[in-house]
Amino acid sequence: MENPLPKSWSIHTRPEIIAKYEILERVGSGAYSDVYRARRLSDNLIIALKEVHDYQSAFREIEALQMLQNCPNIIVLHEYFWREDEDAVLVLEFLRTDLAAVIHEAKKTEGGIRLGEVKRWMLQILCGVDACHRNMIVHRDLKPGNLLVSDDGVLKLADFGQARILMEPGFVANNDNQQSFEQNAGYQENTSPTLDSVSEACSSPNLGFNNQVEEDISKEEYFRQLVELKAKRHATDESDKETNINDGDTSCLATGTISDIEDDPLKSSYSYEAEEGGDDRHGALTSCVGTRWFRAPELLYGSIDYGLEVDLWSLGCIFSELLTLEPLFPGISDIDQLGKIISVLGNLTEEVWPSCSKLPDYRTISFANIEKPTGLEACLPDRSPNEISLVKRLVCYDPANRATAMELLNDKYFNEEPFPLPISELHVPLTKHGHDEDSPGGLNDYNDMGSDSDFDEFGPVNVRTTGSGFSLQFS
Ligand SMILES: Nc1ncnc2c1ncn2[C@@H]1O[C@H](COP(=O)(O)OP(=O)(O)OP(=O)(O)O)[C@@H](O)[C@H]1O
Repeated sequence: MENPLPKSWSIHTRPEIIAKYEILERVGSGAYSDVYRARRLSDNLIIALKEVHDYQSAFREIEALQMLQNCPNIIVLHEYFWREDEDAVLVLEFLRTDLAAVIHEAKKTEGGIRLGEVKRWMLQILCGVDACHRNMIVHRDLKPGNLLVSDDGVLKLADFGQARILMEPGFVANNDNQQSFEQNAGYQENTSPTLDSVSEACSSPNLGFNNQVEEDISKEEYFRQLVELKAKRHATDESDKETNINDGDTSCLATGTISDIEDDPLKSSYSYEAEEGGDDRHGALTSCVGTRWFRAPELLYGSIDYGLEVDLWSLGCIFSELLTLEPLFPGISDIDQLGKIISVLGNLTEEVWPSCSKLPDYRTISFANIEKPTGLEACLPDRSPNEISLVKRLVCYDPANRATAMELLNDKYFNEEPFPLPISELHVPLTKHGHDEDSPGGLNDYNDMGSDSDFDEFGPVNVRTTGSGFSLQFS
């Protein structure tokens, strides 16, 4: 069947790429990239060529993947090409399908995903997330479609285009030989070095951990080191703001992205000033990351000072979806997303989340009082108390209360019957969600979830102007 996707030709004309790879077909495209299946001429290995059209996204993905290459649950980056004035091309291992396809396929099967399979998928995700977090890398776009799956059932975290390293590499003890990506990779020198040429510098496990140590350290030690590193990060941020990688994105208002605002029928009713959390603040993070259904409440409320915990929220949403085969919070806009979360978890107050009132958009947007939140139990009918409790430890308002990936890896849930199935017994779909003819939504199920333009969805809304701009009250 002819590939319905329009063709981008630039990669086909790059001599340094076609000298080494035969491009077979385009397999997908995202907000910033086109991805091709290709064959490495030297040994016939099938790989993926990811042509990234955005400088920052490519930079982030390469930098994060270089730090994570020792983890079996992170996509392998074989090499990359980067020349001035041209898109970066990442050479990645090719993984045919993803967890979205696993969930989609399970919907057609009586009984859904067997519990032993759910546990094995979760353990693999947790290993990948734990590796990221040990390296202080926040992925920021965890969702089933970004969890790629090999034919033999190995799951790998992919799409690090939104990832952010929450500290500068090189300032941790035992990491002396790790210099910055720019220095090592010849990033500014118009070269396209192979990973081999930089791997020496990046191979020493980061944060001073190595695999052996990873296995041995206790949870307390893990937290102690994380806390220490966070403190160092803050100290570094203060003393050397210039060294931070700036997000360069536009912060989104809690009620929607910038494009949402453009479409907003109420636009004339309020003023929007983007200076808070704008893109020129050194080291500030943007709240406008991640796919809405998996986006943590601190992001929806415009936080620009969040941490690794945003991934833990997404993880909870993914775990819930593996259990129920339905998205936990399928918001059709950012406001609806928050509304759905609040109707389940209850009102957002200082009691449940100390200092939540300091979130940038906390006072800008408010919801009618929820007398009786439905609770996560109602979203997880027929699930065991253990499963509900695990989801609750991730999907909770206060980021400080969210369980770490390492804590969950050690949870007894994964060590009791039914035991996690071996990887070889996982059911791996033959087709990818979105390439499956039966799928009405296809890729768009996760990638295009509508905009905020239709406020009618939420019933009456009161717009008030305030000293700082405006406030929206939804009832
Ligand atoms: N290594 C790979 N092997 C096979 N398919 C891949 C690989 N990497 C990405 N893809 C597919 O290519 C498409 C786009 O990839 P990806 O999500 O990484 O790009 P993106 O532009 O960062 O996307 P997004 O819009 O989700 O942020 C997806 O369908 C993905 O499954």
